[in-house]
Amino acid sequence: SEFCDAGTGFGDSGCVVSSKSASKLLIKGGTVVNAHHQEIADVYVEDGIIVAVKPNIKVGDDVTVLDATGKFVMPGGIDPHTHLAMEFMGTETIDDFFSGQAAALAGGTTMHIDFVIPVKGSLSKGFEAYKEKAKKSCMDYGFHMAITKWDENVSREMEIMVKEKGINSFKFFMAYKGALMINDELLLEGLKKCKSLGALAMVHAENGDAVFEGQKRMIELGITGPEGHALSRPPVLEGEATARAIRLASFVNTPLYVVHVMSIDAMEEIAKARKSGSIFWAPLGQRVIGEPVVSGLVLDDSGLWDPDFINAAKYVMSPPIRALGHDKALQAALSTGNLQLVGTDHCAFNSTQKAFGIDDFRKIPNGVNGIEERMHLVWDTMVESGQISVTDYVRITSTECARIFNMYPRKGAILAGSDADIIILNPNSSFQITARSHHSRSDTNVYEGRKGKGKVEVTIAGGKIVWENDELKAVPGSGKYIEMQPFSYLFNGIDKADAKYLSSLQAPVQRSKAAS
Ligand SMILES: NC(=O)NCCC(=O)O
Ligand SMILES: [Zn+2]
Ligand SMILES: [Zn+2]
Repeated sequence: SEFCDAGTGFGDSGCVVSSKSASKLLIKGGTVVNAHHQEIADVYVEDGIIVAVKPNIKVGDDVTVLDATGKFVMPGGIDPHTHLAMEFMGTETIDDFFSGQAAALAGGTTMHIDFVIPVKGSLSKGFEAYKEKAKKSCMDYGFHMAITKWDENVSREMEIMVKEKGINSFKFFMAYKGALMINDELLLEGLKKCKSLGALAMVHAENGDAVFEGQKRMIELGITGPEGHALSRPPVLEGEATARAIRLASFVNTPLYVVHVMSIDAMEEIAKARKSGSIFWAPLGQRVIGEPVVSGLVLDDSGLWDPDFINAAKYVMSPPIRALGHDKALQAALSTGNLQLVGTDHCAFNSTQKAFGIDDFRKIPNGVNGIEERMHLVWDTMVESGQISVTDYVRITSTECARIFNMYPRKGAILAGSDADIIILNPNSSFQITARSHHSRSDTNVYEGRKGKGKVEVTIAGGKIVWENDELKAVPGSGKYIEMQPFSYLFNGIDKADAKYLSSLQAPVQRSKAAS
């Protein structure tokens, strides 16, 4: 085929031989953007794979051609943090694996990683339950797994998840006392196990005991409305837990991923650790990843004070959306590299579900939407404002996630051999967000009324056009489960640092023996 001279890409995927039935696409004349490079080029796709990226590709009549002149052609977004069809706080999130993913595709996200919650403490039962929920998927997805208790069985099952099921990350909740919360002893066990498996430990960092105390304080003061949610769990509790998790990960010498970084307090702990490193065996900086989410980047806590309960309750999530100032500081941290990628924590509930907490903010299901809005809001807030480059946009919305979870360059890149998950964004077009027109099943939207520049005009998932002319063509069952291998780049050199640490202990061991 004439496309083969563009190089064979990575691995042995090489060029795909044309067949009449194969789906073939040519994206012509756009600015193709990867995390470290951009150029004007054409992108040719066959059978769901990018075959060639180079100028002036010629094709036959059987190929669908999209003109991307004046537009950006970028890897589809990868959302590292979602909760579809999750049972939580006495209900289930309103978006399942079809509606949530359809919303994602309409907003330019072509893959997400969802959190499996174990069933009655069983990781494998949880995994099977989520595989079942995900059968209706219309885009690719992967799984993280939550660890909510500790025993020999959990430890053994973690191994199975990593070695046989394609999971390479585990989340530990330091909050939600009496439900998902774990203590420091379990966190330590979990960190050690993650390290031995080459799996990434993730933390929801808030001091759950102190949150419980803060909630009692608010109720005693007679504060029962949504504003009580934020008042009961101030930034200091997020900063404390973030620092604790970072130090424990340093003690074990394993990488750490802090999910939904919402405050300056937490962000500064991450920045400090990345700069100064752990005690003495990783002097070049601790391997800590900080994930802000769109709500934390573009909203402030004023919505929680809306006298209309439903309007206020829709902003309840944990850690809470913070006071004005935290948003800008998190944006700055993203642009300087102190935070590395953007998620959504898409965990949508409708007004009826939020109303469970009408008399008591502790009963409002925690979570906000974002899976459809992330790519637009990050573009408008970060690129359109001049805070980051277009290449950085690709890095924080797609490539860095693919690298951290070991899927790069299959995902997160426009390269020959990569999956054809692609968006075409028109920087001169604009978007507007409303619950009336969004694709989530929720009847509210925390970004209601927001307008901005830069619109995802086309989304291509697995080589198929699924979003074009504001029309969605999502097909249930077309999404694939993406297995993620352990030992991502974050683990490079950890063994050497361990060896150095052990050798530094030889002298104290000798002294101790001599003294006894
Ligand atoms: N964040 C939130 O409020 N809901 C989802 C569960 C979690 O990520 O903590
Ligand atoms: Zn969380
Ligand atoms: Zn979450």
